[in-house]
Amino acid sequence: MSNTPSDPPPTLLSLENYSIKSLPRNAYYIPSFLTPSESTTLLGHISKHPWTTLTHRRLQPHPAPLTPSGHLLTAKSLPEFLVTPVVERILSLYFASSSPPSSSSSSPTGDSNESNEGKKKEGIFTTSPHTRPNHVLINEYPPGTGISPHEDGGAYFPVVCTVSLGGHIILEVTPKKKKAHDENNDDDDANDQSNHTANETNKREEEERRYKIFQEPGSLLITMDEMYTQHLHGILPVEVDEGLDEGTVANWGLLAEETRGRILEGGGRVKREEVRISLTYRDVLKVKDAGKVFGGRGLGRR
Ligand SMILES: O=C(O)CCC(=O)C(=O)O
Ligand SMILES: [Fe+2]
Repeated sequence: MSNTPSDPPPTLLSLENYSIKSLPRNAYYIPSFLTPSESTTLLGHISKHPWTTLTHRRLQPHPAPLTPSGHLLTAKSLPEFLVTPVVERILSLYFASSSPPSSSSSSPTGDSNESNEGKKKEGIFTTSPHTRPNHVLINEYPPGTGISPHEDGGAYFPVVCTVSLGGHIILEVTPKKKKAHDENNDDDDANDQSNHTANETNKREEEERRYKIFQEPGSLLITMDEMYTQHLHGILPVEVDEGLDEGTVANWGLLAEETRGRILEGGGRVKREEVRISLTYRDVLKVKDAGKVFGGRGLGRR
């Protein structure tokens, strides 16, 4: 894949520059991760591959679907069109501070390679079992479709890199429910009264801890750590996204000026005009070479 001179690859900064600071740690949003021509080329490749059709959506698992027990059982590696440029660019991202911030209060650092001298710079897959994504799930969302709140679970190393193509989308992130103690148990004593009040407070706090992440076409969203393990994510099945502003969109400050203008012009409402396609890059923990499993000669993998 080549870039024309008018469409140079993006200059990427260290990850701290893309941190969504209003979210629990850690999430990073990189606008214009892919150029328009790279996005068009990628969409062209995707359109040539077969889709698995669900009730409201279609998807493509590459290089293969996971088994029910969460294994990647294949001798194939990711097809080249999903590796270049996306995986290469993901692997080129690094933390200037040598590791992901351990506290959301840690301050962003510049791009100097000099920090933490002697320590190797860490990327997002440095400590994952295969040190790179080995699986991509492609999802297609026509306007009006979404995905229910869910967590991605234990089959993957807890890092997700999502590339968005086509239209925009809003990812809704909510904390996993704490144990619903006493919720259906409104008996008559003073304890229950205080439990009830505590539940109301919990509910209100949970409402306040809902987050919207606006994903522009060509962007990359990285969620990891507590964002992966302690939260659910989903997409509302609506044709118009509403209630968008500086206070509700967690990555507002990282959006393109033009996008913010469009949202403001619409009074916080944005119509989904185009089909949005997402590519979620992850490292599946358990990989087995199907050739070896079935007694043949393994072909190895990337
Ligand atoms: O399309 C997205 O952005 C989310 C997809 C997703 O949550 C998943 O594939 O698990
Ligand atoms: Fe998911």
